[in-house]
Amino acid sequence: MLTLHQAGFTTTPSIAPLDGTLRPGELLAIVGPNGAGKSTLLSMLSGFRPCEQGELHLDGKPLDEWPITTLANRRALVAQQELPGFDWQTFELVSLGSNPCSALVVELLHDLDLTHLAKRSVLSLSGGERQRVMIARGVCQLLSRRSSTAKDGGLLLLDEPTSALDIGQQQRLMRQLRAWAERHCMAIVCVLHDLNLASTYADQVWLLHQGRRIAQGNPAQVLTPRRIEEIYQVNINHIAREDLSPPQFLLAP
Ligand SMILES: Nc1ncnc2c1ncn2[C@@H]1O[C@H](COP(=O)(O)OP(=O)(O)OP(=O)(O)O)[C@@H](O)[C@H]1O
Repeated sequence: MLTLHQAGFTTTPSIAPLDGTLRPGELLAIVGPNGAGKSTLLSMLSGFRPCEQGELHLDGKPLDEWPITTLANRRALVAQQELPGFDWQTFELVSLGSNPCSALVVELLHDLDLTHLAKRSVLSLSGGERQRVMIARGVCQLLSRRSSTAKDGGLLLLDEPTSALDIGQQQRLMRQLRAWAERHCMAIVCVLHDLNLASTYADQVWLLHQGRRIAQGNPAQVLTPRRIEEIYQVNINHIAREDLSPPQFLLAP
């Protein structure tokens, strides 16, 4: 479980102090305009940039007190447009940093529609294929290093994981994230620009603006038409469905 107690950054780029809890099995979407501080917040949640005020705990222990190798068993970060540094084959790259577990790699490649690319050089992959490989690698890190006594699947942090994906792959990935969250009791944080994906798949949404979280709650509470129009400076058509499905948004012409 991830808990924030007035955690933030005082130096630039700053993040105003925030509280929050992310439980095993939950999917949190962080949304907000360009430059709002989403990647900065993700670097704080991952421990790469330790918080400068307040406290951030993973499983009840301050994040900066975790030995780095133990932390790698419990949280994985897939950064924006991460590039492989070497000409690995897809299968090798997904296995990197994990305890050897071919069955798991085979399963993850299948889950992300990558089986046919297992022996391909990652440098030859398209942007969307490579993005899915990097996500598979992050999940493999968590699941292959999971101790037999761990009660949950750890914390997966993804920065714009759908940015290079076509709409079919976006839907497959988001469904797969939900499946991993449920099957492995994994807590997942996703930075997303697509508000419809956040609305459809997230349990909670944090809306950031100018380094400040201005709304949090379930998608219907946070993603209100008036708030979106104001923060993003857009005109939208809002689709609220009678069956209580999450709200969806269209850009007005
Ligand atoms: N090292 C830095 N020094 C000064 N400002 C920075 C630094 N790194 C980031 N910033 C600024 O901090 C703000 C937040 O950046 P961040 O990358 O977190 O935004 P973001 O919400 O992820 O944006 P995007 O949607 O464009 O990816 C931006 O205005 C950015 O220019």
